[in-house]
Amino acid sequence: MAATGTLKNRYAKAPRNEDWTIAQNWPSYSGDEHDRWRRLYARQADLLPGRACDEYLEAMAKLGLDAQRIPDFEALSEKLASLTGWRIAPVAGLIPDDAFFEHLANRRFPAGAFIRPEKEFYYLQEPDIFHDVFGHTPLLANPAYASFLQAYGEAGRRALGRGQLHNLARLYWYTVEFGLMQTPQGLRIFGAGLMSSPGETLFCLEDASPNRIRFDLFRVMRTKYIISDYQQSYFVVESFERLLEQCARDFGPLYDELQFAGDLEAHETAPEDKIISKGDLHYFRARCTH
Ligand SMILES: C[C@H](O)[C@H](O)C1=Nc2c(nc(N)[nH]c2=O)NC1
Ligand SMILES: [Fe+3]
Repeated sequence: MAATGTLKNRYAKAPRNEDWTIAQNWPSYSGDEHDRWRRLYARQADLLPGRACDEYLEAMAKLGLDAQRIPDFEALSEKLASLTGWRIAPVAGLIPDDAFFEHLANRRFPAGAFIRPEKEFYYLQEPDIFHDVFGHTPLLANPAYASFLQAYGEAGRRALGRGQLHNLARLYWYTVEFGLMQTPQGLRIFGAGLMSSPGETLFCLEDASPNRIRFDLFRVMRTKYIISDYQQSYFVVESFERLLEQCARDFGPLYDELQFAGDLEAHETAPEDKIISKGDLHYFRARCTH
């Protein structure tokens, strides 16, 4: 993931600080951009009741994200900081791993300040303000999740230079981006990539294709993932407290074992898996015959 790659958005040329942050310059958003936020918000907000985890819906209510206009990061950070000490750090796009981990370890969430162009309304190339603020920000108001993401940032700092960032990126992918939670009412979404995608919001909970497997740290770190399509396997945590418990540790010994354990393909199930539902993978078979 080449940091900042060839940024095409209007913040690409914005002066940036040493830590890759930029000025959001909230007054510069156009009516079109605010309207695009309003439509993205409305499309997703209709789908989440009964699908998003209660912690997300409660946090969303607490933060009172504006459904009509693009949020001002300063105002949003004030509210968030009063709840868990987290703040939103505006960036122009993807930033290097070391800078990303440094921000997370200091309870700063790097969020893209640009909103996707109209032509990407249905399929997003790079995480934009809607994905980062609507998808990621609310759960930063949840104390256990807030501590988990900070611990992840610290683990990232420790992992730099060990050449096993791919194992750590998988933990981020299968929890922060595409995580599910087991609740007494059934499976619920907490991953930001799911929370901000109408198609995958339905697919991850209701389609027979993907596997749904109980979260296990070592298992997740061995599992490859798909970037350009719906996930072939989803991992299910019991709670954020339990996830924090499993992850607030030194991953060093794990990295040693992982070197010998070998990787699993995204669609594979392993004998030791606690399967919640085994997928028939029909969606993926259909995709790869084309
Ligand atoms: C760390 C994580 O696995 C991944 O490599 C990164 N994600 C992001 C990033 N930068 C931004 N802005 N947003 C991300 O989600 N840099 C690195
Ligand atoms: Fe994301």
